[in-house]
Amino acid sequence: MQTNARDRLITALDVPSADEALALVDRLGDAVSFYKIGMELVYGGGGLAVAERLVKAGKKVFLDLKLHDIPNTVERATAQVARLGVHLLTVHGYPQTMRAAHAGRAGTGLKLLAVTVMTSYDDDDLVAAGYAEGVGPTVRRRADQAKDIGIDGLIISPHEAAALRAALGPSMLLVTPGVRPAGSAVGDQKRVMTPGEAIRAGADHLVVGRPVTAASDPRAAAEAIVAEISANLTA
Ligand SMILES: O=c1ccn([C@@H]2O[C@H](COP(=O)(O)O)[C@@H](O)[C@H]2O)c(=O)[nH]1
Repeated sequence: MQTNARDRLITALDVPSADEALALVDRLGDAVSFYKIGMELVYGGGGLAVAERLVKAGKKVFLDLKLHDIPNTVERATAQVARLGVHLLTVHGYPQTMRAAHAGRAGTGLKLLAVTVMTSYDDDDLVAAGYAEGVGPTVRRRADQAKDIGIDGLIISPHEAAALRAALGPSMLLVTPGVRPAGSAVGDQKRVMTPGEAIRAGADHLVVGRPVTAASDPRAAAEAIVAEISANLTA
């Protein structure tokens, strides 16, 4: 996976329409090379067409659909996503789901990311959802299972990045939402770090939405994050 500073920032295009997405992409220009398209834009209408358009324009695209269903449905849906030519797709980090997605993308260039524990969750949220182990052990269990199945990467918070990098080695892609430049509103995220901290912890890609998309100058906000990434990359 590409590792220059600009390609390490994945900007979440969390807007409700294709028109707004394309206007934002236009505004961001060459400051952003990698976009994430998620549920809001897909369900709002036009998200998949925007994804294909961005791919044709030479941008990298991460489709954040967080697939989770019976194996037959996940396998067939993953095969359809692979036809779009996007680079990354999320599935939930359950073994049955990950195995099905792995089969569905066979023979394609699509890379799969397993969602371990959402970055809006802390230990109490996991207990409330019926998982008593807490964030650290749950992330680790799902990460190990993902690696065994042949999944390419993980959605984790920056807090888990250093331990997982040490445990899983350099080839597992570590992609971290829950990134906030110093002074930015944390909002509904619970396990957050700054861009520099996340990079130093070993993240390959940082997913950033509102700190860019809600900024008065989104391009300047993206450029500042890329500069912070660059300053924290080791040679
Ligand atoms: O655990 C997860 C998985 C996905 N996300 C997605 O990342 C972005 C983060 O947006 P911000 O505005 O920077 O909070 C958003 O699209 C989420 O759906 C995540 O945050 N955590």
